[in-house]
Parts: sequence; structure tokens; C-alpha cells
Amino acid sequence: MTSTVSSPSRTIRIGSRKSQLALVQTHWVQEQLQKHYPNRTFEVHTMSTQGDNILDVALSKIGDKGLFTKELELGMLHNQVDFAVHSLKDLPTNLPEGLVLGCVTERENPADALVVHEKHKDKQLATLPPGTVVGTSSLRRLAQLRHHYPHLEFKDIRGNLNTRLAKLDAGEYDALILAVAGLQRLGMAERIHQAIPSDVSLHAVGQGALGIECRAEDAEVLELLKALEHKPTAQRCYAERAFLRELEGGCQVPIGVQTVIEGETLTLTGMVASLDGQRLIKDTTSGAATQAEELGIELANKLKDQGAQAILNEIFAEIQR
Ligand SMILES: NCc1[nH]cc(CCC(=O)O)c1CC(=O)O
Repeated sequence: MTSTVSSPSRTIRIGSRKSQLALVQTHWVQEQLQKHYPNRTFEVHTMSTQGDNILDVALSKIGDKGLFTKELELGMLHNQVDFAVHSLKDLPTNLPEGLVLGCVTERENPADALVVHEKHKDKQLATLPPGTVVGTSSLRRLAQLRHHYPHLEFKDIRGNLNTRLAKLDAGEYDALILAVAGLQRLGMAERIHQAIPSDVSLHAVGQGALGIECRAEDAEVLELLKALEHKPTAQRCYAERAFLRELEGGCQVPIGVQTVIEGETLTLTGMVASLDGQRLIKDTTSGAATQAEELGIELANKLKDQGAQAILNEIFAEIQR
């Protein structure tokens, strides 16, 4: 029997991590694409990444930037999947040869959230008592909170969101710092006790947005992905990623950002802090949103002139020890 379909369109295979957050995000992308292209088929293929498997080592000590992305990238390069959905914050600023950031989706609230144990439910970040044990695995959150609240104690935490919340509720920690966006996407917004203001903690580069990575040569996929692109978010994230790319060395470092677009103007604020929180260098730059990457590079150089490079060099040496 011969097929009556004259030119069947290719099935698009979406690569995803298996974590609950990754799957929620990937299924959202699949659903949006399906709405835009009802006659096409989009399949989800899941893979475990190194970051999902190594759970007993502090993230900052692993020092491999592609921790949550490498297996998915190999999948694309080996033609097993056509694109991969990432939390943009987990996607390294330099991608492997042959792959590109094909699409940035509309960002959710990029702020960090304070989540507290029951016994602190009448407290805010500023009123937590001395010795409160705060769980975080992010050097950025650690350094900024130490800077503002040196009386708090910090303890590393790993595992997925549910594991972390269970450890909090079991009393292993008094409070956690998590991304607002992750809690919202998992339907756990009620656990957000306080959105941390940006004068206390600048968020991570790309936080709250999804980044879709695909093969640079795959014109068809790049065209399909345009349906999900959110230009203001993309411009903000390009500025943030250029800032980070210009500053970072080989590992996770305490770098935070904030971006705003008003009219045609993009304003980028960035900070670099020492791990003990004692030194914190922060500055701002503004310019045309169409020049996002140049603004990121400009701000990185501004901070380097103010001593950021010395802080980063100390941190790279510290982490390698
Ligand atoms: N690597 C952890 C990670 N990657 C993305 C998110 C949340 C969603 C986002 O920031 O887009 C989280 C959890 C967290 O930081 O609390």
C-alpha cells in the first residue's frame, strides 16, 4: 500500500532532563509548539545528566559548567534529539561547536525566594535570629546573604525541590533560598515566604527563563522555535550572559544580575562578591536594548576595573583546593 501523505513532515524530538521541574518546562514547550503547529508531531525524550546523578558533592566543587546539559548536547550532536529545553540559568555561556541558543522564552519572576520552616513563619529575611541555618548550594546566594546578614549560618543543600523542602520541614535547615520561578512552575508558590528584594540579592544570569538549544544548521527547527521567542527576555538574557561570559573562569562563582527594559533602553546591574560576603562590587550600565551583548561586556569591564577580577581569582584558587 502506498502512503497518501505526499510530504510527511519530520517528527521533532525534544530532549529533556528527567527532573520534575525539567519535565514541567519541557511539556510546556511541547504544548506551546503543538498549539502553533497542530499538524506536526513533537516527542519528548528524557536523559539523565551528570548533575542529576552526582548528589553528594557541593555544586560549587564540581566545577563543570555543563553539568546539567552535556548529555542533552551530545544527544543533539549525535542526532538523537533535535533540541533541548533548559532552565537558561543552567546553560553555560559558551556552547559546544555546532549548537546555538535557538530561543529564549518569556521570563517568570527571576527573583530568589525565602522559604522557611514553620517555626520561623512570623519572620522575614531581615528578622531571622542569629544562628538561623539557611540552606543553599549557590555561591551567589551565599555571598550576598552573608554580606547583608552576617549573623546567619549557611549549609549546603542538594537534591530536587521536593527533597530540599522535605529536609527543611524535617528541621535539618531553618530556611532555604530557592528560585521563585521553580516553585511557581511546580505549583508550590504557597511555599514562597518572601521574594527577596534585589537590593539584598541579585538573581542568577538567565534565572526564570527557558533556553532552547538546537543544532546551528537546523534551519527548520530554528524557524519553528521562533514561535516561542520573547524578544525583551532574550535581550535581557543576552546582556546577562555576555556579562557572565566576560567574567567567569572555570566554575560557579558569586555573580548576580538584574535587567530592566524601558522603551528601547536596557539597564543591566551586576555584582561580584567574595565568598565571605565582605567585598561586594556592584554597578549599572544602560544603553540600546539592541546592543545587549555589548552592554554586558561593558559592565563586566567596569566591575573588573573596580576589583572584581581579584575576587574571582581568589575564588578560582579556593575552589580548586
Ligand atoms: N540548578 C537549579 C535550578 N535551575 C533552575 C531553577 C529554577 C528555575 C529557574 O531559575 O529558571 C533551579 C532551582 C533553584 O535555583 O531554586
